[in-house]
Amino acid sequence: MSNSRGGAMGAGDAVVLSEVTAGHGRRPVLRGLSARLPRHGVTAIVGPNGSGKSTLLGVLAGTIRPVSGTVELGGAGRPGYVAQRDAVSDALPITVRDTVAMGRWASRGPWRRLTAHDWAIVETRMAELDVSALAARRLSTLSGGQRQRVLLAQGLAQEPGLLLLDEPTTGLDTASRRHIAGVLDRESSRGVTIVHVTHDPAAALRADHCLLLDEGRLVAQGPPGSVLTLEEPLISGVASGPAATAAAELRARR
Ligand SMILES: Nc1ncnc2c1ncn2[C@@H]1O[C@H](COP(=O)(O)OP(=O)(O)OP(=O)(O)O)[C@@H](O)[C@H]1O
Repeated sequence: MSNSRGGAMGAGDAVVLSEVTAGHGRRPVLRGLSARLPRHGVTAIVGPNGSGKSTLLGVLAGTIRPVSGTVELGGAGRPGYVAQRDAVSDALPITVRDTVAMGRWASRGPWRRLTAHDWAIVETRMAELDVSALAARRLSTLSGGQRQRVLLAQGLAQEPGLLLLDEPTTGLDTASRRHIAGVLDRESSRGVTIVHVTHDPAAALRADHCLLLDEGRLVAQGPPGSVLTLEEPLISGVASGPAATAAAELRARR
């Protein structure tokens, strides 16, 4: 486990962040954050509410521009981004198929007609996420779990080398969580770099690498088993035990 200080990008890196300060408007959320995300496997981003996890995902997606510092992306091309399902408006009068097809706009541009190849990808991704039967339904009529699968199908329709997901399984039942975990495992084994924000310790433990944020700073990164022992005292505020001591030391060092 280490506190990365950034540095040159290596062959095993998907992303290298060096001293990144970024936020919303003038208010910085991430402060001098340096981290490395491995190219192979799954990275989980964990930390208390408001610690800056979604903001970090926005920086990786390119929707939030850092005030200072650098973000280097490896050769994975434009990242695919799957927002929290609550972040998608209910008011959009579009169908499931059109929602997934929006994933192809990233490579075609919104004004070009989609090709037969694009539509084949849309149908394949809907089938993989088991939403083909919902294709003609409006997004606003779906349950939370159905909507989450549609948004994941949209992210995968982009065929990204780097897939960013904000709490993809929050609020879902066990079957839906397993389904999504299985899809992500398969994409990872196909070589896609997966980065997801999660509050689910089981999902974080299944990852290959873990970043722990607190108050906009990187507290630790490394194997999930080690990193997660530091998360609990940060969340509960319980000041006892070795993990709490380690967390307190890390806080004091900043
Ligand atoms: N669009 C926004 N405009 C202004 N401030 C924002 C915006 N989005 C988030 N923030 C603020 O930035 C800080 C970090 O929020 P962020 O959503 O990145 O945290 P998080 O770790 O993902 O939290 P959670 O676990 O609750 O989802 C919070 O103080 C939040 O209020």
